[in-house]
Amino acid sequence: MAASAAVKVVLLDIEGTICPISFVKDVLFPYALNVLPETLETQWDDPKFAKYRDAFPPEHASSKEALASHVRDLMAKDVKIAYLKSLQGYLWEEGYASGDLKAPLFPDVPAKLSEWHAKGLKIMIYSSGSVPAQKLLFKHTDAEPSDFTPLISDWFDTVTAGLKTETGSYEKIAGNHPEIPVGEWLFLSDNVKEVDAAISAGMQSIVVQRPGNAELPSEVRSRLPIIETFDALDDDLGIREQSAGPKA
Ligand SMILES: CSCCC(=O)C(=O)COP(=O)(O)O
Ligand SMILES: [Mg+2]
Repeated sequence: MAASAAVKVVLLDIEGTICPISFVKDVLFPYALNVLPETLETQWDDPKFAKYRDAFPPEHASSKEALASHVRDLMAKDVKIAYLKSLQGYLWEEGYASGDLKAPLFPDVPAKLSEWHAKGLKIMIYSSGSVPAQKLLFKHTDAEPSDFTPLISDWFDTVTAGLKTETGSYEKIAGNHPEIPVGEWLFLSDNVKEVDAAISAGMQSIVVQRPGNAELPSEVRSRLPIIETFDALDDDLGIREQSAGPKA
């Protein structure tokens, strides 16, 4: 296999890659649902809330009850639609500000972010969570110091880049930084369809299999590189010799 180009950008997924899926499903989602009724009661006509409300299809934004019911339904199904993701980010703001919400990073993540940044690599984020929600999460982590936003060069979500399972989204992201050839990007994600899309766009990409993630089908193990921790990456951001799977 031909050697991969040196990596200049590490593009990171969030849920299931840098923090557990359970933080999103069992902490962030319930928090949003918990503060939703009071937010609807007290802020329905407040311009700072109305912009999130009005982004929903009119039939779901016609009343507080209709909106609450639709939001509950979408979250139960984990629908990653932009207007829900924007509202979630807004509902989490106070939780992060008060300290009730802190993002638990996998243990290898804080040191790797600092190491990559110190080496001059660019770190960028691409998540289905809205860019404001991404920034909240990286600003309020359980690490010490907790704020990683100064290490992040750029942020992408489904509004700015498109769906994460589509090749064109990765082409668009790389096109935002034309000074860096697409082959020098490394995308790390727990989602195989996202990894396939990034590879189709010409990026290097590795599946990240973390505790709490769904088991990977065996066909994935035979065709894609997989790591369980960022510590499995060598200085060139290929996979260290002892780790299983083909090199990225
Ligand atoms: C950054 S907001 C919290 C995570 C979230 O809502 C989400 O949908 C994460 O999806 P990802 O694309 O990071 O797997
Ligand atoms: Mg993910």
